[in-house]
Amino acid sequence: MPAGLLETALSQAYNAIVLTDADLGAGGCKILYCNPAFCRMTGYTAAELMGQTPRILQGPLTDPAVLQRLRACLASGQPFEGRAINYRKDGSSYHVEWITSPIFNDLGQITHYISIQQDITQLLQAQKMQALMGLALDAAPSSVFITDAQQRVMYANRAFAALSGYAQADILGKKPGQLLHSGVHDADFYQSLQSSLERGQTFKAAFTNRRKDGSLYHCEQSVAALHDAAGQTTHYVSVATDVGHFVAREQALQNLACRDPLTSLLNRRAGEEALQRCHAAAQVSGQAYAVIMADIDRFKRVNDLHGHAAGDRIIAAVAQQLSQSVRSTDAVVRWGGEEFLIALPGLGLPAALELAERIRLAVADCHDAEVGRVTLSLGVAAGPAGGTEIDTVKRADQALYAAKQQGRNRVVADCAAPDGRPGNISGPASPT
Ligand SMILES: Nc1nc2c(ncn2[C@@H]2O[C@H](COP(=O)(O)OP(=O)(O)OP(=O)(O)O)[C@@H](O)[C@H]2O)c(=O)[nH]1
Repeated sequence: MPAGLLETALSQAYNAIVLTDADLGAGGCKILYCNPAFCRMTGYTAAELMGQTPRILQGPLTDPAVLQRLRACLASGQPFEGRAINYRKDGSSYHVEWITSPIFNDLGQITHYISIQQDITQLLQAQKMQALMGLALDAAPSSVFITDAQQRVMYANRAFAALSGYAQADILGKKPGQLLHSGVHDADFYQSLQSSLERGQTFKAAFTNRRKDGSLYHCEQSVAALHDAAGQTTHYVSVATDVGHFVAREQALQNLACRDPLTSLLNRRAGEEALQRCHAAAQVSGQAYAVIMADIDRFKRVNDLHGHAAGDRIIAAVAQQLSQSVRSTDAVVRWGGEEFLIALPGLGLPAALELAERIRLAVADCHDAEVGRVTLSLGVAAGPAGGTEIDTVKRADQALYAAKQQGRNRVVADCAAPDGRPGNISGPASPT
């Protein structure tokens, strides 16, 4: 090794280095050498430190337990590694982390100690700030998660766990897009999310996400990309606010506007809209659709004999029977007092007649403890058949009228006869 290289290296080392003798007596070890980094850290000049003990750096906040462990280690010839608070020449404190190693002579006696030290004040402050940020994010009511550039979760706060049901451990390293995917949003939604992020803009939208338990939740969510100095995306941060209560209130209001309060079926106005949609879809697809009009037979007698409340109970029971008999895509409407309309997208006349007959039998099978049995008359018509949805309803209504005329408790089909007269194709049922 070139002469003087070791001293040059020590004097230029980034870490503070101090060499002492091995006098562990009351006076303490004396400083024999310290490098410029040590002087910068302590605020003393090398001349001021020579012959001093490192104890001059200790003060009121220096942990005595650490010093005791240091002395025990050094006395036993073991290296020491620890952290403590020391004081500069100007009295200001700093956090120091150091390793002190004993130096042995040929006889195995400790002659010196060399200590390599680092001021870790800023590091500890950064760690403290990081812990504070974590606490603050956990205390925030909004759900927050942060991903890396590959969209794998690196952090999620407590509100995220509460909202989504995924604890940090469940989601760390995973892609939230896959976990939270609800299937509610279409490709355009994700495309605009992607292009917003690529343009460096924050994407804000009402998201419907899926919880760990499979249920859906609604939130106002923003997703922003974070960039490094070179403009490369390093992370994504997502902040979401639970808006489930607003959505529930909106749905409740919508239900109030669309649903009949006694039966919870669609009311007349919402039913007319459903019918229009059904008719328009059939015109586009070229498929048929069918309409069933159903009316409770001799219902006035129920009211007269048992009172209005019993009549209401019968209407609600028939409504429930109708709802249970149809597909989720069908619309069951309380068309009038004891009159119901069912719109059946994609269903031709034969299938609608079969359904109407099943409904007739199911209602006739029901028994109310007070009123006993009631029956239904049903008229069935198929659309679009060139007309409007109002024409289809009219034809179903005429078929219903025919069912009443023919003795009630029966299904009559509108055969769309060229002369416009409805035809009866259902088997005769026992009249009421
Ligand atoms: N309890 C109750 N009765 C209702 C309601 N809406 C209409 N009604 C009654 O339903 C009865 C319908 O009677 P009508 O139209 O004469 O017909 P019906 O007695 O059922 O005889 P058909 O239809 O010819 O078999 C009337 O007495 C109405 O007051 C309601 O919401 N609750």
